[in-house]
Amino acid sequence: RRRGPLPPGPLRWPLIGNGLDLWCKHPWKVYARWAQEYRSDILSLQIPGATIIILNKEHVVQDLFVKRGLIYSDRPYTAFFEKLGISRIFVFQDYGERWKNNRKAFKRYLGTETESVIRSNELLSCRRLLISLLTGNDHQVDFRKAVNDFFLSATYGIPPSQQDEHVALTQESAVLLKRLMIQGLVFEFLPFLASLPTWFTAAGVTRGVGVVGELVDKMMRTPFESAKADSIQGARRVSVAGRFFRFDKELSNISNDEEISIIDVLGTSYAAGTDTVVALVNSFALAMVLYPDIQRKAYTILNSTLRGRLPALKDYGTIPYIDALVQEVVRWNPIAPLGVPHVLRQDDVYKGYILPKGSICIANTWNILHDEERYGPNIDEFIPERFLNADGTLNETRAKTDVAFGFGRRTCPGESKSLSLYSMSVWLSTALRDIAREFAWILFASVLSAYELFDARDENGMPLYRSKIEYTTEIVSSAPHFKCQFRLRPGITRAMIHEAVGPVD
Ligand code: HEM
Repeated sequence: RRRGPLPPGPLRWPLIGNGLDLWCKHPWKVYARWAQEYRSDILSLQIPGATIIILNKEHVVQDLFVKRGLIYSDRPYTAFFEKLGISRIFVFQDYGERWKNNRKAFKRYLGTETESVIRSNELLSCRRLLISLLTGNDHQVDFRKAVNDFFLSATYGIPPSQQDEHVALTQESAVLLKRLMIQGLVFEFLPFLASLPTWFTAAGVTRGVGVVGELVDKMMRTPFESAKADSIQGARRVSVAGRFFRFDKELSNISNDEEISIIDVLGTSYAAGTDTVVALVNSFALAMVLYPDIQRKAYTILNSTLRGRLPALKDYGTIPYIDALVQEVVRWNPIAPLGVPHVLRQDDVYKGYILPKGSICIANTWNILHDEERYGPNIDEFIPERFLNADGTLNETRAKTDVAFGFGRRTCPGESKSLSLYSMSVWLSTALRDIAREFAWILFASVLSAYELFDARDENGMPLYRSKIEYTTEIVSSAPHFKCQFRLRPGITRAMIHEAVGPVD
């Protein structure tokens, strides 16, 4: 029995409540419209067994996810994920001891100690991407390969020639996981199904449960075992896992629990990092072909600094236009437009509304990143200049895009500080680093300084039009599939690109 109203929201139907409202295209846009219709920055939906709370403005998200983070940091469907055997990926764990230990371990394994390892691999995989773009006929395939290359070589020291097996495993797990996520809703809200014997669930849901657990285990364990075997054989490949073994010198010193912890943490980083970064770089390529004037300007500015050479790590954060470009790619079509849901641990009261325990709370990140008060006019257009002053320096008063990486205690650990702060202290970083943004910076600068992207076509071979572009409606929202031509820039030769994979700083 509630002692107050829920936040406003659309009309609820008997039995199914707002069940039908959940199945819509680009729900982040629908929620933004409702916020205006109901004149409220906080909305609610009800479905059988759950209340969904939507937070449409940053101040509301700060009040709840940040200031009251202690009670707003659980995750939904954790029982189901446990059953699937994938709760080892700590994105899916409730806020508690196990999660805290994993976050700490993440910081330890991917912190300052391994910074130089991660950095050198960032540059190498970007340079290898430039080679694949010379001959490839689908840049999206090459981009995915480059991101996998970065994660597999930086994390486990697996060379490109041995990566295919691991990439196939990851993709297989991702497809199955996506399918089971939807079925997870059924398990969560009709829990009796979870205790039915396997043969009863004719759709094979529970069979899928066993399979995905095994697949995820294989996906996380196989590359780790390969790094371990390398270390035993004395191979000196530079990687996060490799350093871990070298620190501990004798492999027998590593306890079983410790080994499981590092497998899970590195596996989580690989699982959570690849799809998000692939989506980001695809969004970059799309922006470049839809906005050729911006591509031209970015190249001119890059070229005036680099003077015909390819970018190196020392350039990171020294060319404000590229900093602004990264910010705008993150903002324009955020790849996690509704973030990752948080769950409320106990009943709460906010602005006179009752928010019930167990509510699934969603931050409408897309709406926050499309707020003209924060980012200026023409908010749906791709305009890096919104992050710059008239003299081309970074506009420090402009809102940052950190909200794209989540909030409070669950914020994305791959991202830790704003780019402007980073550029002030490039080589003096603290515990966690900004993996996603730095990799994006190097990749965007490398691709733009070596290639012109032009003649973009959709899947039917028709020219792309800005007004027709639609991102996918998924937890990681991606640009549509398209193809375009890549032409070498004046002064950049094939030989130069091949040579560049050798000396990387
Ligand atoms: C463009 C790139 C990325 C974006 C936009 C992004 C965004 C996000 C968001 C929105 C969350 C949820 C935060 C919340 O619950 O409030 C998250 C969580 C997470 N991200 Fe990222 N991410 C990116 C790249 C990465 C990378 C490169 C890694 C790994 C190296 C990573 C690892 C994680 C992990 C482990 C979590 C779970 C944190 C937790 O539940 O405690 N992400 N990310």
